[in-house]
Parts: sequence; structure tokens; C-alpha cells
Amino acid sequence: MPLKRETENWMKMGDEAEINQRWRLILENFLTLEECRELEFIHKSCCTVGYRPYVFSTTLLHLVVSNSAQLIMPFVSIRERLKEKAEEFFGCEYELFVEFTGLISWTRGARIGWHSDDNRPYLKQREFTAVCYLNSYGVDFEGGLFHFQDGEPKTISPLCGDCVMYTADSLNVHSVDEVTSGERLTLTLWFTRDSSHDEDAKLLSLLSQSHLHDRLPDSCLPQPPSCNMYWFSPKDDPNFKFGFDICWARLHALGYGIYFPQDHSLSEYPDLFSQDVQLVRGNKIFSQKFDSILHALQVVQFLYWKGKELDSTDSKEDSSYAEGLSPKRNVGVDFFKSEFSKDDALAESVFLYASSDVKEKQHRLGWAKLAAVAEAWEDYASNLRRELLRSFAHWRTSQSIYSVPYGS
Ligand SMILES: O=C(O)CCC(=O)C(=O)O
Ligand SMILES: [Fe+2]
Repeated sequence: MPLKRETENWMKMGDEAEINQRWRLILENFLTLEECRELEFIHKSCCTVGYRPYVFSTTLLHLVVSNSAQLIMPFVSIRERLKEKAEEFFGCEYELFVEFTGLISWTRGARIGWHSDDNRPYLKQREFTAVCYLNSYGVDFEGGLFHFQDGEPKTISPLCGDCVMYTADSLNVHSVDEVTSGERLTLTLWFTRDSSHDEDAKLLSLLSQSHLHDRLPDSCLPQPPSCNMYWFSPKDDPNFKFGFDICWARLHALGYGIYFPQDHSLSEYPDLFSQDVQLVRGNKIFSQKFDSILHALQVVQFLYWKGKELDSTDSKEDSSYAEGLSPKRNVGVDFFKSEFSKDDALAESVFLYASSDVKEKQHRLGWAKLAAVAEAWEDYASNLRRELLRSFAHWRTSQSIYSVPYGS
């Protein structure tokens, strides 16, 4: 029987069931395509290594501590809608707190066996789970099907925009098949009744300590707390000897290399991570300097997200935005690459999804376009930062994070 029919049948049974028998809900098209794409942009420009092998995550707390607090704004209304839906469906209006919000991606090799989401003593506060799929099985990745051990539906094929909610206890033992290619991306939330695990309180406390009021737009430049969080290694590797830097690998998958123009005595990975950087593609180097590799990555991912919509600047002006790569700099590019990647094949097997197609599109966009996108990214980030500042004044008073209507 096709999954959709099963879901509808199950939903009907659910509607007739007693409130205390309500334990899972599937919401088709809960998020719009645009919401999914914005969250994808955030994840692909900010994610760090995750909690399991071949898993990458972007938490709201991480966005705040890496000076990208404005990027929590696109989550605010989605979080609110999900909490309302969970309270309504599970019959606990005004009782829930969000315990955790994160973007989580699984790449080739990631899987999870049968488990319930509260299955550790330190996870007992978790009552309900919401998983929103931000991309689609069979299109963006292979493998990664979700299964419930008992009851209907048995299997869920992730589809961009759909959401599954379930109780975090043993009524909903579930698993996810190994991802065999591509990158499977979700927005995952856990809800709790225990106010001591309220994510809002933690976020508000961090926001109060952060430099929210610094001058715009410089204040929007990402500042990573530590490069350790961006180093992917298949083994325990305190010295960055195996594996690769995630930011480098994502740029590499889109066809870019990196060059550091400053004093070359700072030539080791941990130091380079926060230095000014230039982007390289083919035999050209982009003249503009970025504040760090994270900044460069945010702009490139913005190009990937918004490039098509932005007015096309005439590509014949490209020569004023990029110059030829001299042999000396070319040596530098190779050297920096060897600091950021100890295993190109591994980096490619993790992130080189649909790559040739993406790379070709980027090439056609040209350097003038990238310059325009760097400015558009700055406008995007500053607007969100203003919105955050306006909202924060209200959040502080109510000690909760919510969509503040205009005019309040
Ligand atoms: O991504 C999913 O479909 C579920 C992931 C999961 O089970 C978990 O993170 O606990
Ligand atoms: Fe789970």
C-alpha cells in the first residue's frame, strides 16, 4: 500500500482515538520550500561535527556563540508553530518548553538503530520529538528511510517540508537506515515539560552576554569559538592529522579553493582558521578578502541559495573582480589545501553530492555575481540582526523566544 494512504488511514484512526492514545502524527508540507532552503543555507554555512560519526549539526546555541545569532531568526516562527502543534495534538496546551533545536545532517555511513529518544538517564526530560525533513529521499540522498518498530506508519520516506511528531518514550521505538549517498537534512526539536531544560532560557542568557549591540554590519561576521568543532576526523585526532575541515570541504565540493594573503608565519591550520582569506576557482583568485573561511563559506552558500534570484551583474566585468593566479600563489593554494584536508577522498565522499552540476552552475555565475552576492549576504545578515535586536527587547521581558509582531 502506498505510504500516503497508510498515513491517511492512520490519521483517521488517530482522530477517533482517546487523547492518551495519541502518540504520533505526520504533517505533510508543514514547512514551505523556501523555509527548507533557508535552513539548508544556514546548515551548510554553519554546521559543526555532530554527535555521531558522519553526522553534522547546527544548534541555536552554536549560532549564538559563533557570532551568527541573527541566524536564529528564521527558526523562531517555525519553532513556535511546532510547539503549538505538539501541544494541541498531545493535549498539553501551554505546558511545553523547547528542550533542543538543531539542524542535523547525515552523510554516507550515518545510521541509527532501534531506540527511543528518551533512552538515557540524562534524556528523561524529553517528552515529544518533532523531525522536519528539509530535503528528499531519492533526490538529495539515498538510504536514510525512517522506521517505527510497531504500528503505522511503518516506514517514512523523508520528503522536503514534511514533519513527523511522536512521543519520545518506548511507544515510539524507531530507527534510520544507513545513508548511502548525498546529505540527509532535518530540523529536529525535542519538547519537555521540565522548565529547567528550557532552551529559551539558555539562549537568552547567552544572547545577553554576546555582542549584539556592536556596530552593524561588521557585527554579523561569524567568529568560530574553536576550529576543533569544524574538524572532521574518523578517529580521535587532537592534532588535525587525519580527516578535513568541514568549511574547506564544503567550498571544495562547490569548486572553490582558498588562499591566505597575510603573513605566512601563521601557516598552520588552527591559526589559519580565523585569518582573512581569498577564494580561488580554476586559475583565478577573487580580489575581495573575507574575514575568515566561515565568512567566505556563508557568502558562497548564499550564492547557492539566492544566486538565481539576484539581479545578474554583467559577467564581462569579471576581470575587475578577479585576477590570474600567479605560480607563486598557486603553490600557496596547494599548501593551504594540505593544511585543511588530510584526506581529499574522504572529504569528497562525505560532501560531493550532485557536485558537477552544482559546480557548473557556480562557474556560470561568475565573479561579478559573487561580489554582488557578498553585498546581498551583508544586507540579509544586517536585516536579521536588526530584527533580532527588536525582538530581544521583548524576549528579555517575557523570558521566552517568540515571533514579536510589528508595532509591539
Ligand atoms: O532524522 C530522523 O528521521 C530521526 C533521527 C533520530 O531518530 C534521532 O536523532 O534520534
Ligand atoms: Fe530518534
